Amino acid sequence: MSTVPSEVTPPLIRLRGVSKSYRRGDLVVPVLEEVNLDIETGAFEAFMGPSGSGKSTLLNLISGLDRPTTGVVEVGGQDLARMSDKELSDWRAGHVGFVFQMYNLLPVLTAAENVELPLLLSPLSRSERREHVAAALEVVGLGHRMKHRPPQMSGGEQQRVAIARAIVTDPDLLIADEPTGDLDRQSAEQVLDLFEVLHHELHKTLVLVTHDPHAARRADLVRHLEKGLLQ
Ligand SMILES: Nc1ncnc2c1ncn2[C@@H]1O[C@H](COP(=O)(O)OP(=O)(O)OP(=O)(O)O)[C@@H](O)[C@H]1O
Repeated sequence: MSTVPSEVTPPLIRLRGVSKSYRRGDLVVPVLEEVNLDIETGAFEAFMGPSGSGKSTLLNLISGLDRPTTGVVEVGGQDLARMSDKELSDWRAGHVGFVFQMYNLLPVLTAAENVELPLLLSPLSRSERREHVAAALEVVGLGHRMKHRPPQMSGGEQQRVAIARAIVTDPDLLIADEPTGDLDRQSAEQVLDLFEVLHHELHKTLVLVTHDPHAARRADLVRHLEKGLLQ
């Protein structure tokens, strides 16, 4: 009889022998080499490393935005290579929220309209969408700024709107690429406090790439990339 407990949960993200190279004209440029990595459900992990070491490339693979050149990436127990582009984008829409350094908000839309964007393709009614948007903006402490547009908000507030947009679909996994890179220390700390709430209270799995040691310190595990190799 097997002694392996049947209820063992597989890691949310599992990479085996993952390499990624880009083509530049006739040149093939290797970026990631033979990366093996497990990220458990509920983890809070940070990736650090010099510029060009492959951190964003790795995030793109983890979040199913890109596919490896060789190796296996499993997300939520599914082999990404076996998923069609449509299956993959459906998986991302339901499971992954993204936060970027430059917030990527649409300046002509209000905070609420920006947060609503990921819900527009969902089957939710207008009033249900409004409820979800209000709840997400409450979580980030901006319930009172629903009608403000990004140019009327500070960088820290804009990043919190971006976080509300990332969580409005209630994803399991939050991917953040340099989320504090453009913020002053106080705003950065507010964003990091918010990540801790999302992790500890809402049980999100969080993976962030950062050059900021203050940000990395908040994670449960810090991993280092050097020239495409996971240390
Ligand atoms: N689409 C692409 N086509 C060609 N080369 C690329 C592409 N994306 C990334 N690269 C190259 O891959 C290498 C790693 O890039 P990546 O953005 O993953 O690094 P990074 O560690 O996130 O860097 P940074 O800290 O500066 O954001 C770089 O040399 C970059 O120029």
